[in-house]
Amino acid sequence: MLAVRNLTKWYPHHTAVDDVSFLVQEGETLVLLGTSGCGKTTTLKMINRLIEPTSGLIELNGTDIRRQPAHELRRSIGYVIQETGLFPHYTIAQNIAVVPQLLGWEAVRIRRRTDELLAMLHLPETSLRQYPDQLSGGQRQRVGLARALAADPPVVLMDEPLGALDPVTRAGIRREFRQLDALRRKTIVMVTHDVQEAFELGDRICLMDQGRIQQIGTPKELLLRPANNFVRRFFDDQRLTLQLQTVTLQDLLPLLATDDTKPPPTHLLPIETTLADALRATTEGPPAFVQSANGVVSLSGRKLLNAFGQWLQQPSF
Ligand SMILES: Nc1ncnc2c1ncn2[C@@H]1O[C@H](COP(=O)(O)OP(=O)(O)OP(=O)(O)O)[C@@H](O)[C@H]1O
Repeated sequence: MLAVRNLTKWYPHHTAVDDVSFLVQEGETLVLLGTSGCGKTTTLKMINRLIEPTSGLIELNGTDIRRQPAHELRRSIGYVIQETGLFPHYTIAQNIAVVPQLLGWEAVRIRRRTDELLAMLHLPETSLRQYPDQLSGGQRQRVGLARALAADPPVVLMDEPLGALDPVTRAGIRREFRQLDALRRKTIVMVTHDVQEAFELGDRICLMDQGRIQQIGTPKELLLRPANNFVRRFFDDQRLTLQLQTVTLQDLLPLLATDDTKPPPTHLLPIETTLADALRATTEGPPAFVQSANGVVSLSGRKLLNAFGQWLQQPSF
């Protein structure tokens, strides 16, 4: 577990991070979200000691991170940044091998791990002999992630990892990242200013403004129970899209009538399907259903939107 306690960073005439505290559990992704200059990157860089805090404490599995030399700490924490930080004069294979080599791994082990990472991140074998500028932006970003994961660190920090990519590539890689088992097991702190990205990748979001945490919670909590006006306004532009991505069939189930039909099991949508995905399923595929405690519910766009309308009227909302 990663514990950040009362972290503060002062620069002359300016407080970049102001009394920030949070916990990140093993296997959890916490997204630091906020407008430019709110202190996200400074917070992240204090976790791997690229920046030293003015005050406060960071503990990794109960141990103060300052008890270890900074360069050793950094070998146990993966770090992915926007411009990938790949060494331009190293081949892709050499770039991926940087940390394993520092850790003294044998060549055979490095090779085996590199092959695993290539397969996992859908990178061609031929890329190993290429240099970063010979790859596409999306491929470079995958190599950046491969390098961060090479020595299988328990903690990974990501600073705008997809920031340099176009929106389509970005959405595709985001989907891939979400499905990677290797990432699901990691404790991840990710910086972004992209609300969509935060909602898709974050188990919890820490929304910051002017160095301070405005709210920390699940995407649903921030959207539906904003702690203050700043949080409410922050999501205003994209509120409907975010609601469609956040509300699940489970939320709507009490508002959907069951029917007598028995669907083939292949057409059953999991209960945690988001409203956006369920709507897509009703327009693109064969008739879709969901199982409730009382029976089976057939889904149509109109039925889903009606239930959503009622759900928004609920007092708890
Ligand atoms: N070395 C420094 N000296 C003085 N002020 C700094 C320094 N580094 C950062 N700051 C200031 O601290 C504040 C927080 O910076 P930080 O880079 O953490 O913001 P951010 O939320 O990551 O922004 P962005 O999304 O634009 O990268 C900003 O106002 C920035 O100007």
